[in-house]
Amino acid sequence: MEIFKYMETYDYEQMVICQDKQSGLKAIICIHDTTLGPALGGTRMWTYDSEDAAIEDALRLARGMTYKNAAAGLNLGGGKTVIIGDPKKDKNEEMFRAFGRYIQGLNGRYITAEDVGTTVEDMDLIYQETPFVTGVSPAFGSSGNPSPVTAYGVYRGMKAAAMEAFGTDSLEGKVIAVQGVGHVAYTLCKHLHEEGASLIVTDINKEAVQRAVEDFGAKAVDIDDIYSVDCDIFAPCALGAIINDDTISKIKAKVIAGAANNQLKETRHGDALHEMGIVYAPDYVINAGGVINVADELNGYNRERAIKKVETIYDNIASVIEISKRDNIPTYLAADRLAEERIERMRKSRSQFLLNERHILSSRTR
Ligand SMILES: NC(=O)C1=CN([C@@H]2O[C@H](COP(=O)(O)OP(=O)(O)OC[C@H]3O[C@@H](n4cnc5c(N)ncnc54)[C@H](O)[C@@H]3O)[C@@H](O)[C@H]2O)C=CC1
Ligand SMILES: CC(C)CC(=O)C(=O)O
Repeated sequence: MEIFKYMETYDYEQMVICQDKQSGLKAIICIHDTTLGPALGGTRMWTYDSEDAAIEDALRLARGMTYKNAAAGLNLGGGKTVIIGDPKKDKNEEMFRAFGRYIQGLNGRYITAEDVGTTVEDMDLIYQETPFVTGVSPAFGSSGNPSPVTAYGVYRGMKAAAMEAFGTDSLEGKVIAVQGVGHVAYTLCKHLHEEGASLIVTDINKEAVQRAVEDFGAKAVDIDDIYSVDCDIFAPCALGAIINDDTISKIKAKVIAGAANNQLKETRHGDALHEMGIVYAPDYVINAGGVINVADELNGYNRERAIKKVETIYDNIASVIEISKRDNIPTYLAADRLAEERIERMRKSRSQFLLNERHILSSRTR
């Protein structure tokens, strides 16, 4: 992969390759843009097919965080880490402590949290080495696992998208196909079940499927069948790039609203959804609940305040749909414009000079 060319194309700031032989740590920290503030984004641990695949994932996810944090109204930039390894077999205490020291070395330019393959326990280990980590145990005064809050935000955003497609935001009686029933989707299914929706689920993890079948009366289908099932709403809650050339024509849902990051393989797939009349709730707008929740830790965590902000995801999805209709553009593009315009406005307003303690002139003003 031509890393500098890619970074230049999308204007990335920094990539840090971290290696620790003793613990087996192989991590890529990627900082996309810090115009709005320090880059906040989770750490994913995954078995990648190649180093290039891991680097590309880190880059794509970091950029997604810039847009997510901007669209959510947070004063935070975008970054992400991927750790190459199997989260079931390759983790150890030294690995997360070593990773914590790398984060500390960035001196606050990057703040981490959970993502696929990492847990609150891992964040607690990182916290031994650096304060620049969120989603740490409530015992430390932090917010803990962000997944249930992400799920609540997705639920709220799904209702806003349903309002557009069905003229009501009630999900009672709706058939909802959920891809992946991991941390976020399990709680999402709980909300949907409680509202009276019927669930169809799939997962590569058979136990996760069984749990959803038992707890919510969900119907289980094979991995590849989830796209083509008869349903009202499709909720991708596993990994990215699942809306692609192979899957898009199979989708029967009128709404796509789920937690997974980077759902569109390419932007042209978002254009296609628009042409097909499918209401697509842009991934980084609808799944911002987790980051809104962990970001609240930076002000001294207050759950009530965090949840109130997460509820605005309903309005954010509604605004994106409004812009999409007004300008006849796909929803992903409407969301991108909202985020980019905010970053641009802040970039300009920051150009006003402000003397601070570290400035070369500061000694003259003491
Ligand atoms: N945890 C959080 O707070 C947030 C998560 N997200 C995104 O939401 C998605 C889900 O996150 P989590 O629930 O935390 O992860 P998770 O790892 O707990 O759940 C993902 C589930 O998807 C399953 N899966 C993987 N590949 C699959 C496939 N090809 N078909 C069907 N199932 C498959 C896994 O077995 C797992 O059960 C990820 O894309 C993540 O980046 C986004 C924002 C916040
Ligand atoms: C705290 C995490 C949930 C943030 C993140 O990495 C994400 O939203 O994808």
